[in-house]
Amino acid sequence: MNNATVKVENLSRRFGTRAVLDRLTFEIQPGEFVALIGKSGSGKSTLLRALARLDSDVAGDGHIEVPASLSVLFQDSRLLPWHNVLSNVTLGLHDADALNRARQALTSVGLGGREDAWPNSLSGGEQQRAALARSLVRRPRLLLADEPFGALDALTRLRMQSLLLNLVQIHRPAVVLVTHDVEEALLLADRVLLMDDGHITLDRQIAITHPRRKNRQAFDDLRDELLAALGVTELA
Ligand SMILES: Nc1ncnc2c1ncn2[C@@H]1O[C@H](COP(=O)(O)OP(=O)(O)OP(=O)(O)O)[C@@H](O)[C@H]1O
Repeated sequence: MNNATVKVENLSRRFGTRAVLDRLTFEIQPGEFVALIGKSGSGKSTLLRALARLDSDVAGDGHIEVPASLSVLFQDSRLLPWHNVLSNVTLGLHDADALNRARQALTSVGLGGREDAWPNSLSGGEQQRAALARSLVRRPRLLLADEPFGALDALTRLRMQSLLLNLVQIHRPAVVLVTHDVEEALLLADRVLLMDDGHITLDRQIAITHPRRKNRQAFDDLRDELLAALGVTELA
């Protein structure tokens, strides 16, 4: 039996006459971490929005199956400023255990003790950590993330990447991470999909064991392969 977490078949999305997604077909397995890379305008965010069911206009004879339990992380945290951190994390949850889980999730992202803080008193990195806690407390089978660390400084970004990887290894959702950053994709993902003009032009398993390190042969070879596929040749 096929128990894929995500099934996409023949998915197209047009804006006017232009097909931004063009008959995409792929599956994502339970617990698989997929990075979606591609040039600006290649359709990554459009695909993520379709998977998140935020776009009802994907159509034609296309078909998408995603689990009901999915969470979405964006580049900005989208915390509600009039709720404190804890209440942002528990928002919409009604089960008896939600408060406990939220406190645990906040501790696991390093925000234990900050439950009563207001979002605008947190740094950008802290806000993203709260957003990550809010996503994971729902125990999603699918985590969709669109450049979640894109607005963070380099050091915070590294910390967030390792936090995300640790948490994902514990909770094991399937993940789709849209990123511009080939190295981020290679540090985190089991599989990289490369989009070009609405098509998936490369579907690459990344078999390097964790913890992964830049400047190791296997890592650098894959980075060069992906950069070449993106049409980037490195500066000498
Ligand atoms: N609502 C819309 N109306 C018209 N065109 C759109 C709309 N949303 C996206 N597009 C177009 O679809 C194409 C793909 O956009 P998308 O945001 O998916 O690209 P992307 O790969 O995520 O790009 P980036 O890396 O720059 O974020 C772009 O050319 C964009 O202009």
